[in-house]
Amino acid sequence: MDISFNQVSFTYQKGTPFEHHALHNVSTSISSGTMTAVIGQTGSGKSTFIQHVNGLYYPTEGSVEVGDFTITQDGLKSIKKLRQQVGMVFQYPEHQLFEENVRQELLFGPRNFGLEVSDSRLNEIFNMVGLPNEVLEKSPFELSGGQKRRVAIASVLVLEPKVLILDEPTAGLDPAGKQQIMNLFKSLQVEKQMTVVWITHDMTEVLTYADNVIVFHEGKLMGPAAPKALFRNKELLAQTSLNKPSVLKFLDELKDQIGVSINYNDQSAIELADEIIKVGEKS
Ligand SMILES: Nc1ncnc2c1ncn2[C@@H]1O[C@H](COP(=O)(O)OP(=O)(O)OP(=O)(O)O)[C@@H](O)[C@H]1O
Repeated sequence: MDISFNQVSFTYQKGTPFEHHALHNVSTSISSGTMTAVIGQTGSGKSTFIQHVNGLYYPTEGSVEVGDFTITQDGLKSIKKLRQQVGMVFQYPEHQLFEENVRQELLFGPRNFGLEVSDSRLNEIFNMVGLPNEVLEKSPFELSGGQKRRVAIASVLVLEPKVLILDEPTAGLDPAGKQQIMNLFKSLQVEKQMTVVWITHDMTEVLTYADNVIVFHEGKLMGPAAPKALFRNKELLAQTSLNKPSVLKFLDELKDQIGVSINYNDQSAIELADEIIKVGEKS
């Protein structure tokens, strides 16, 4: 499903002393079947932005289109249908598991939507997220952090969404766990043509998985851009001299501007630094 934001502004607690303008005139589009990373400093509006896609927030001004659904300040009538097609995984979703066993946890959403899910479908989803079938009968509280995260993701996938919205899905996982989860989203994009939009602070993730990047700064959009193009931006490049230590340092400094972290030993950062140097030498 294509997603488009048309001059969207959003104000928290409008008309109260706590009023806060979180999004300012945001216009952007995300094509169906792509993976888009949303980055920016803390408090820049990323979560507010993604929560408009499944109608958790309605724009104060402007409109959001998700496939054939249009969300305005008046909301939309078919919100339940929208939520079935736009799966949302919150930060640390494992804290929201509450059913007696994992099977019940997975069936909770479909029951809410009046949908039947066969055992074979449950098993298939379990395979997809890399969990053995016996976990279905366990209590969510018996599982490791990474397993719980997968259960939470499976409980969204069971509704067969066309769009997946994820708020820092790999936060707190070790590098192998991060990679497994991100590979899962990539395979959903490639095999099921799912549209994936995720918030991250990890540059390796952006460079490895994103087709596009949306950058937020104080509620305004700075992007979108292709990930490598973002880091090769001439204006940004002009701020550095073209040797590897200074390019790496420059990339490191970017984290303060765009909220993306970098590890000096990170292979993709080193490769990117090489590319930036090549581009810089040609220009
Ligand atoms: N319920 C609320 N009431 C008032 N202001 C809010 C509320 N929720 C968020 N804000 C403010 O809106 C701004 C954007 O918040 P948002 O959570 O979208 O940022 P974020 O980029 O996702 O941050 P983080 O990376 O820390 O999750 C912040 O300044 C935040 O303090």
